[in-house]
Amino acid sequence: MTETVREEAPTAGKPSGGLLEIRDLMVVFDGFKAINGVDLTVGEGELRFLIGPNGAGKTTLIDVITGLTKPTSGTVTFAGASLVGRKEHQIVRMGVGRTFQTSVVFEELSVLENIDLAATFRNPLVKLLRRRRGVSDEVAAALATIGLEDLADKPAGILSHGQRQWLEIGMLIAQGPKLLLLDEPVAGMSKDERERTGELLTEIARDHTVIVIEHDMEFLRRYASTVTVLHEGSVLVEGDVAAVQADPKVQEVYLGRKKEDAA
Ligand SMILES: Nc1ncnc2c1ncn2[C@@H]1O[C@H](COP(=O)(O)OP(=O)(O)OP(=O)(O)O)[C@@H](O)[C@H]1O
Repeated sequence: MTETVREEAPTAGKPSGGLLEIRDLMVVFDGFKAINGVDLTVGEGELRFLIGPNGAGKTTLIDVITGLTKPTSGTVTFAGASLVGRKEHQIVRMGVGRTFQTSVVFEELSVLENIDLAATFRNPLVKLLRRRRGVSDEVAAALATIGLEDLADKPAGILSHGQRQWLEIGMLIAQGPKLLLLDEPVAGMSKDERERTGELLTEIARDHTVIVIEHDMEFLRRYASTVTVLHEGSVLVEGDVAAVQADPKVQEVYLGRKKEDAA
């Protein structure tokens, strides 16, 4: 029942309510409030950036959305359904996909096989019944989106760092998510690779909702519209990138550490 993903292609930059709605979220680890009363609404079709200093709670927030960490209290609603208490694989099947800071590609498998395997994960039964020969539409589309067609048959182990990140994004797309959560997708990338990734994210956001954790201020300035700043487990500020950068609270807790970036 879950294959159709892109029924609607919302206009970029025109969110239509909350695809993801988080209310009064708390995550407490041994008395430490890693998330402390977060409210967050991300509308369908948004490309939302999540920033904040180390330990602000960004990864914990993504962990809660994807079912890896159980919240202490609060609600997480995706497309009208609660995610709290669901298992990770159920949340993937509901249409939420994420990348991790550490790579999850199989090095011996080809680029194409990695994408195919990822696509199979979301809808194993459908794939099994179809017993297709050749490449399914969603796998071909994912491969084209990430621009690695020329390397389709090469083992993933030979990919550069940037290409590997794109492959992981392709693997996510092939699972047909509505919401993609990307954890520092341009970390360690060259300038050209960052640019290519920015274009890729912009393209993906045309028919997906995307939340990106990112530290790179230049990247944010170029590709972000709405930015949410987390600090000590709470939302400090939210707004467009220019307003967020100009906010004294943000400069103090976040940009203040990187004056050269904030200029
Ligand atoms: N499983 C855990 N047990 C105890 N404390 C944790 C756990 N996971 C995270 N924390 C703590 O919660 C806080 C938030 O961590 P989190 O990784 O979410 O921050 P972050 O904003 O993603 O930081 P970074 O930019 O460094 O990745 C940190 O102080 C971290 O040490």
